[in-house]
Amino acid sequence: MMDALAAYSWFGQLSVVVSVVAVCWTMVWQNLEHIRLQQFFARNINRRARRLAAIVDPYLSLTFEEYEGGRIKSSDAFKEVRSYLTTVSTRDVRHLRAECAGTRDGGADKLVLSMAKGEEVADAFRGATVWWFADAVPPPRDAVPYWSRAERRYFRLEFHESHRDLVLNHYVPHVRRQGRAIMVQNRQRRLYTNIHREDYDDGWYEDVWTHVPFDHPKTFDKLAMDPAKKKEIMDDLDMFRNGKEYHNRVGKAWKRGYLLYGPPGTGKSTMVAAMANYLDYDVYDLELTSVKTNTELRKLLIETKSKSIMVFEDIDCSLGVAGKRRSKEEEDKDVEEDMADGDPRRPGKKDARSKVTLSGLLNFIDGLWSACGEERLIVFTTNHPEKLDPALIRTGRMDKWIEMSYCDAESFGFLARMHLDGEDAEGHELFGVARALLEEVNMVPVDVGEHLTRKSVGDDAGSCLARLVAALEKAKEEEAANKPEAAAARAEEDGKKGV
Ligand SMILES: Nc1ncnc2c1ncn2[C@@H]1O[C@H](COP(=O)(O)OP(=O)(O)OP(=O)(O)O)[C@@H](O)[C@H]1O
Ligand SMILES: [Mg+2]
Repeated sequence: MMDALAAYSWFGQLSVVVSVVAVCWTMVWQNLEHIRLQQFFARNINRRARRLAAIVDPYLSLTFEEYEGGRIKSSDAFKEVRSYLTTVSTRDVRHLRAECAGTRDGGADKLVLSMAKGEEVADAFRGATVWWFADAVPPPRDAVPYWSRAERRYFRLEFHESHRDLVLNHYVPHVRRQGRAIMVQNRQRRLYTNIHREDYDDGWYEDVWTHVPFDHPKTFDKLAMDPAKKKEIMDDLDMFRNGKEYHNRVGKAWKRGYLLYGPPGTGKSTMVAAMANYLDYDVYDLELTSVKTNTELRKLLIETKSKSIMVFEDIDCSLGVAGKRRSKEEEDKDVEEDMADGDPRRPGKKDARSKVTLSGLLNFIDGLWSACGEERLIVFTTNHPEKLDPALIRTGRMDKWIEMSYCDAESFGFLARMHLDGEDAEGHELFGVARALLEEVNMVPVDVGEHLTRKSVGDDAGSCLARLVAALEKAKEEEAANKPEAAAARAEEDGKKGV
């Protein structure tokens, strides 16, 4: 009994001592006037705690979240890691997650496999082993309507402390590079447009571009034009594609401007498709008349991705940019009106008239902002290059001019072989007649192609060529009738008749 009482009193005394020490420590801590001393204690305790933790658990982790900082769009790093892990995880993971990713060549959608939530996989890099974990957290409660209501996924990378430099400076960049390459391989190329979707215009919808899969079948080997000119263009595109080092060396933004000009139906738009297919790039078809302000134009530029062609079709018909530059006062007035419109993200809602100025467009193409992103072609198409402001088409903005012209003998041979495949079109007597007529008459490739297209099962090379010859003869007669000499002769004839 005495022992129990002694122990009880000893325990009581100990608790009193501990409490007094704790109270004193708290008082001292709270009353430490000298802030540096307080920081010194805090640092020391933290350091010791970290050292202790490193002994107990020497593994570090790095997290790649699907939506960084509450953004609506999923993060590039997350997507790259996910793609990279398809090469690692599918071997060893038991539970996979399947997502659709279109193939480049069209056809059925390809499934991209990644680790399902809760799965874990090991990877090796330069002798070090790292581990990837897939997990997810519920979406934020305050998610606005267009945020994804799905779980927010993340990948956690764990590695030994001794591999910190290797992982952060070499392994992670390697993973991102590889992931990007896989994404490029698997991606469905896209055709973007800036035509705005009114149904999403509630002020939250962030995408300024909408897109559809880009599946245009035209390639350079299906484009009728002078072979030397075609080769020159393809070489130029190759130089551009492989020009990263060159552009860095000379300090130029990695972009190039093409001006495609020629009469309607000579293949300007088709050339853009062939270029995109050749380079494996996305296409941004920018409808300038739908862009309300220079600010909106800049936003569109910022939202484009690398490895893309930005096309301005029929630039001579777009706004006032074809003519001369407008005065500074006029442009300033427009900008003031934009500000008065209120919403800078959807400017011009009240006024549908586009207020993009020539200087806005010039800056877009060759100003400071044009250097954001890389590997980008800018293409203008026009029927009237002479109408364009010289500033818009000077070198540096439009670096290469390509004339798309009427069908010549060579292009005709090419189109005949392509359209009348399987038949000896060149051996037909009308082939030479049509070729000779094309030397005299201007006809655009779209019309030549149309006449050479079989219209019924019974159509053969002869009937197609006969149709083309008839059309060429008719065009020749019309051309002759419209010549000034013919008009003068007609006027003289009419004068004699007293008409
Ligand atoms: N050089 C060509 N080679 C093969 N096909 C061509 C060529 N030019 C035109 N075509 C065919 O003609 C059609 C129209 O061509 P496209 O739309 O490219 O002409 P365009 O020059 O852009 O005309 P526009 O100035 O009216 O926009 C396309 O379907 C294309 O396949
Ligand atoms: Mg066109």
